[in-house]
Amino acid sequence: MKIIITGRPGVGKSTFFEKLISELRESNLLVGGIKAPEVREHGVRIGFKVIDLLSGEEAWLAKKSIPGSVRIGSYTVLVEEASRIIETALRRALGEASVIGIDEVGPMELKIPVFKPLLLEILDSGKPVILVVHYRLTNRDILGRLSDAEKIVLTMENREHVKSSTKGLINKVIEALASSRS
Ligand SMILES: Nc1nc2c(ncn2[C@@H]2O[C@H](COP(=O)(O)OP(=O)(O)OP(=O)(O)O)[C@@H](O)[C@H]2O)c(=O)[nH]1
Repeated sequence: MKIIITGRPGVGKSTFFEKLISELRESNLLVGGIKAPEVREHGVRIGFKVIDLLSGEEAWLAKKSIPGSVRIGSYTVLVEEASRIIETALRRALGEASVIGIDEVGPMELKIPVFKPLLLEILDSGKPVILVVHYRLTNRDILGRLSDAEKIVLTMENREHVKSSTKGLINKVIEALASSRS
């Protein structure tokens, strides 16, 4: 059972991801993985953190206007610091979680060497997965494993409706878990 959420920048993917994760937890499911929220200072985005969904531990994923060789747009990706959290979080999720969430499968995360192999392992694990996927993702290894996924393309027009009808998605995850345990 794979659910992918995609759509244009700023359309509401992370907000929807957060809603699904909290509803899964309300159904007493253990959700592991990572999310990478933006960090703003005085209203201006200065970077992104990466957070372990199980432990809450966090690290900088990328920061604006700092020196560094690994860059995405105006952001420097802090590979060393982010790798530690990402590896720990995804390995723990593989070992302990019922459901694995990743927000997002995007260019910054893909600059982290450990990210892609762990993502592929997760996609092959058979565990229910909820992914926010960058709308320009072209990586064939990853896309090849998403052909059977339930794909939700958020738009400004449908996002309110999609977010109000999460019950069906939650039930599908619960059914997938039940059948994988029987
Ligand atoms: N009115 C309204 N605003 C929303 C909704 N979902 C998200 N927003 C707002 O839209 C802005 C962007 O939301 P995000 O969830 O960060 O959007 P995103 O697609 O993850 O953005 P990127 O990760 O930058 O691509 C935030 O200010 C949200 O509060 C919604 O359903 N309705």
